[in-house]
Amino acid sequence: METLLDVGNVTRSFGGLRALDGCSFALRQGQVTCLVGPNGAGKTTVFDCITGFLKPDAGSIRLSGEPIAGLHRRDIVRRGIARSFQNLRLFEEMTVIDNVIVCLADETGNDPITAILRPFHSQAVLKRKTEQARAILETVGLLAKADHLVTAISFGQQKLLCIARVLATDAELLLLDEPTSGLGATALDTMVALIRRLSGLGKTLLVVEHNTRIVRDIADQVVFMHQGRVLAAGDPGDVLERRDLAEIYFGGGH
Ligand SMILES: Nc1ncnc2c1ncn2[C@@H]1O[C@H](COP(=O)(O)OP(=O)(O)OP(=O)(O)O)[C@@H](O)[C@H]1O
Repeated sequence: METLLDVGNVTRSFGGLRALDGCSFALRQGQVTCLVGPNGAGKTTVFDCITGFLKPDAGSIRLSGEPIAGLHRRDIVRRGIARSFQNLRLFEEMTVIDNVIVCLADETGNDPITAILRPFHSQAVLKRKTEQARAILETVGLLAKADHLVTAISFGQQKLLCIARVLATDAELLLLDEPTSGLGATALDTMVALIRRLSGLGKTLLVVEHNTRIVRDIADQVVFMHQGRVLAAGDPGDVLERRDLAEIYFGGGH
């Protein structure tokens, strides 16, 4: 399988602290990779560097061979990488479907001036976007909640909505930061099934996940990080069986 994303020797410091210290791993197209490691290992910093929220001090990040490190986050989304956040970052005062519509890839001619000069065109664009958003909500199982306010749906449903927003960008590579954290048993099963379904649809996923049972359930590959470095990457069974890594992981606060 082809490499979609290649992170090579990335270093990123905050003052004297090396959050990433020569971090390297690769993601294969269509696979689910779980990024695991104790608190402070550097997982969120990896997400920030891949998605343009932070610029690496050194090293390379390549998407299908093209360097992307240091590009503006908007350009990175356009190239096909989208992320969800630990703190959900939803527009709470808006409806579920509007939260998806605002994330759909923008079409030219949908600005306010065009809306005045070409109202029928703008109406057609909105209709198309509504249809696209409904299809995405159906994929994540939230279509019945389309017209509810975000504050009126459950926490589990809000987490599914975050995935819907990531899908709305039409990205090929999805970075999900703890998509299952805080979920009850039913919502958790729904999320796991959704992640599997997205992988089945050909998406490539990088998922920060703390629950090793879920990691075994969803991962094709596990990347284990500690102190800004990748200590192991490979088959989930092999990586999760390693006692030295388990000691680091569970000794590290989990
Ligand atoms: N903006 C920042 N300023 C200073 N230090 C930071 C900043 N962001 C992260 N760090 C530090 O960098 C290290 C890596 O943090 P990071 O959040 O990437 O780890 P993590 O693996 O995502 O941890 P967690 O599982 O707790 O979310 C930590 O020591 C953290 O305190």
